[in-house]
Amino acid sequence: MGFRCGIVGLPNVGKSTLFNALTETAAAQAANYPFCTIEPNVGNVGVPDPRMQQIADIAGSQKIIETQLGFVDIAGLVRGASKGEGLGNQFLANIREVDAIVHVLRCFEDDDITHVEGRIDPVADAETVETELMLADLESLERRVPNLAKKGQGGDKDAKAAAVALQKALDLLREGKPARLAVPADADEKRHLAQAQLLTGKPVLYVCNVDEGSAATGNAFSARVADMAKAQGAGAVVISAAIEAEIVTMAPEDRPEYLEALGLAETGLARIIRAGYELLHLLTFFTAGPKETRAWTVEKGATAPNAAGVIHTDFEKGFIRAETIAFADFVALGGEAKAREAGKLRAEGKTYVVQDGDVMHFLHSN
Ligand SMILES: Nc1ncnc2c1ncn2[C@@H]1O[C@H](COP(=O)(O)OP(=O)(O)OP(=O)(O)O)[C@@H](O)[C@H]1O
Repeated sequence: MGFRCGIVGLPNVGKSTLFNALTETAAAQAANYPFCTIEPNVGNVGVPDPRMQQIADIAGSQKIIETQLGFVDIAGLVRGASKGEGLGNQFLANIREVDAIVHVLRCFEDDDITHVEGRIDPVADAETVETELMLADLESLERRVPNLAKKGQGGDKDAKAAAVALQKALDLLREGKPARLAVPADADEKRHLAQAQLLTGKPVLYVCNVDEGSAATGNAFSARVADMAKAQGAGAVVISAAIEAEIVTMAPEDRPEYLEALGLAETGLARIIRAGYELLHLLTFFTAGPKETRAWTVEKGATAPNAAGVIHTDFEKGFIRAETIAFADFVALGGEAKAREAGKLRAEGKTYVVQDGDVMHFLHSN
């Protein structure tokens, strides 16, 4: 399974409009993607990357296949969700399964579209949602930490370590702060915090859904969200879901002109997809040949065999070495053969840590 971002937000803030635009994009792309599956509430979309065209031109590839990121529409958040109101429990279970949270905030005024709390205040909305998630985490840790501590006293070292790590998150939650602010002392604590799947432990991207006229510049509401995001170390993107919904209905060749007229360099969806990708600490490596130029995703810190395993588990098992060219060298020298001549094709072994943009060819015994 690939990486997934869950789209959350209060009712009527523009989640479905945004998700539909994303899945329309996915559906339009689907013909090009052999492994693209679209479930009702999940859309896998290609991650736009301008480097691919450059590689494909040099390698003479017939096709370009982008790497994908999943988006899940998580409906049903209202105040009281942590107590099971609305679709409460289902909602929380769905969030637990995603890798990052895309939090849509209503930053547009429209008297015809009811706001669930009766006023436009994206910062207060963000707090409402975060409070529900914090309450759910608090409740779960109030139960789990004493249990783990008890097991630890009984001699279970792993439980003892988990109790120490999760106590940090619990202390923060008791102060009304999200678990993602917990600072693990070492890799082991980090692992325990990640395994706990805390709702407020996941990275957050705020999406400010503004009126059509403010898509290029943002507005006073989105400026307040940007300040809040900065203070939290979270990401923030300004889009207009109304524009995105419009764009996906247009022929691809008509889109650039429309975007330009609005003062936009690219679609908001492209920015959200990329920001989601960054949020998850992912990086891209490429494979290139006459058939296709293809982008693949690994987590930062992945080794060459890990990367081989993304393509095929057999490649990881039988990994021998990875012929690797940095993207800049591949482009500057004009492809694999010339990079090899210039001594820029490196034979990397099992411990090599993959760098973003590496063009790789795996040699394996399977
Ligand atoms: N940027 C925008 N400017 C103006 N209207 C918008 C904008 N974004 C969304 N809307 C409109 O707001 C309404 C609510 O949007 P949408 O149904 O996507 O919200 P939602 O968050 O999915 O709601 P729910 O959780 O209740 O399903 C729709 O009528 C939509 O067209």
